[in-house]
Amino acid sequence: MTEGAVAEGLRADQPSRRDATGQAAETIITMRELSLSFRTAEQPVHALSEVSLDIARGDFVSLIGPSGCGKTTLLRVIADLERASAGRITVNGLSPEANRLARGYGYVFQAPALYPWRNVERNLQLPLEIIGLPKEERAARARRYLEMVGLSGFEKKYPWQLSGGMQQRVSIARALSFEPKLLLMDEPFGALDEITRDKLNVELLELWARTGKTVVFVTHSIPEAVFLSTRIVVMSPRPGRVTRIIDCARLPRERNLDLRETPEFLEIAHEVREGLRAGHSYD
Ligand SMILES: Nc1ncnc2c1ncn2[C@@H]1O[C@H](COP(=O)(O)OP(=O)(O)OP(=O)(O)O)[C@@H](O)[C@H]1O
Repeated sequence: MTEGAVAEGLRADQPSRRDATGQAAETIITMRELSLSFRTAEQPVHALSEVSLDIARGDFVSLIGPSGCGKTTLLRVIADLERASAGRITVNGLSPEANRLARGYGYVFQAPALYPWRNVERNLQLPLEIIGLPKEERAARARRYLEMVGLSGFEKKYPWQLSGGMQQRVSIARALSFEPKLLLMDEPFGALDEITRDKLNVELLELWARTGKTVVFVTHSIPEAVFLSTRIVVMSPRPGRVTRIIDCARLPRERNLDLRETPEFLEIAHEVREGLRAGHSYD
């Protein structure tokens, strides 16, 4: 990548984003020169280096980069599960800690992390119990969000009675049940077979369109990133830096799997691949 292209990709004051109605969308995550080093018994591990990024309301942003480049770490910084060593970040206009305490996000992990001794609805209700929601409200939310992920009728099943894809749908419903504006998803479909993954990609896009959530999504898969995203953030090998931000506005907002055969899709996939390659040349 040329220096100019790098500078363009890294520009922090990216042009204002537009929502589906063409209005300038509000920025809900702002990061400026975020760096993070993990202290270890040996050398410190420099996981992130000077990451600057704005994410607008309603965006679907994928973080893509080689294994160990800091994608999960960046997601965890947004979630206040890690603290940056330097730089600034606000989420929903708050510090990550204040946003976490205000339950400002839902988090979906790579593994569904369901309790085997609780049935589906009781798994979904557990965090709602912890935050003290009344029983009727918990039941209503469990019903609403299980329906949203296509699992009505499975309330009484136990996790081991469900396929991997269904378990992951339960964990998405659980993240939604807090009713956050922001959904953080760490390779939620990475462990699933390709057919199930395709299906869940389509379902996730429908859910995103219906709910207007802002999504930050970690993936290793170029086709998955292109299919889902409004923007793709390409990261370099460790320490993770943003090497390119690719806008997917060329693709329609309503998407089906046939899109993957179109020249526009293949062109963006090529740009992502080039971005990943350029990141490596920094080593
Ligand atoms: N708690 C920790 N202590 C020390 N090093 C850590 C810690 N957490 C992560 N790391 C290191 O920081 C780097 C970034 O890790 P991270 O999990 O964010 O990468 P990633 O891009 O999400 O990787 P993958 O795609 O393989 O999941 C890695 O080298 C990892 O080993």
